[in-house]
Amino acid sequence: MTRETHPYTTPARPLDLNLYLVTGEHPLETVQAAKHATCIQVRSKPISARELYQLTEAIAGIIQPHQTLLVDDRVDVALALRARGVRVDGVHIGQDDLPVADARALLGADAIIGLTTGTRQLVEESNKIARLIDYIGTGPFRPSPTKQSNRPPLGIDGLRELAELSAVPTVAIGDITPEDCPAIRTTGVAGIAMVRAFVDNPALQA
Ligand SMILES: Cc1ncc(COP(=O)(O)OP(=O)(O)O)c(N)n1
Ligand SMILES: Cc1nc(C(=O)O)sc1CCOP(=O)(O)O
Ligand SMILES: [Mg+2]
Repeated sequence: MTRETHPYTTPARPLDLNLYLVTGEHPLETVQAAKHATCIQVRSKPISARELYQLTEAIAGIIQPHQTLLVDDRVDVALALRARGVRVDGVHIGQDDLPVADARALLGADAIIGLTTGTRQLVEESNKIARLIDYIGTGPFRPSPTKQSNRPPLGIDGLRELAELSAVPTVAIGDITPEDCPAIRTTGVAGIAMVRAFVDNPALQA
């Protein structure tokens, strides 16, 4: 494998969070078929740093030009791949990952950083660092077997409340199906993220 010599920087273009794929089972096959997705997050649990690094590089090699590519949790993995010129646009970090300020300092101003929220308090806290993030996840819409969020489900009204409260774009997540999307889109969220729905139907255009 030849080592790239020019670090990758995320192009300055509008961030399209509209149809947000979070990888689950069969990640490569799902991404390959999800050509309509606007944003791809590489998420796999449990996984080693090396395996996530290799999976992310493989996905970076098959995504569409219009798609934004993010790594879940691991700022170091995103940093290492970007330094090699691999097309990784940023990260999605949770409340237990690196602090946002450190992630931003490491990744630079061009990178995309998403942050998990899901309660009024977490959104109010994210508003205080809105200059450092590009969007927030707001979930769970409904309880999800994919991830135990340990937060009360938001439902349509909860999504709307957090979308109105947030100073940055919001992405709905948590047990969302294509049938939910029309109602969710009325809440003011900037995007809808799904795991199982994409695994079950990678070509969905919800
Ligand atoms: C878009 C989006 N929203 C929320 C999450 C959850 O992230 P996190 O809290 O880091 O939990 P894990 O996904 O790491 O289990 C997400 N990944 N993406
Ligand atoms: C990764 C994730 N985060 C959530 C949150 O509430 O922050 S819910 C979730 C899992 C979403 O998977 P599915 O679409 O299969 O329900
Ligand atoms: Mg995470």
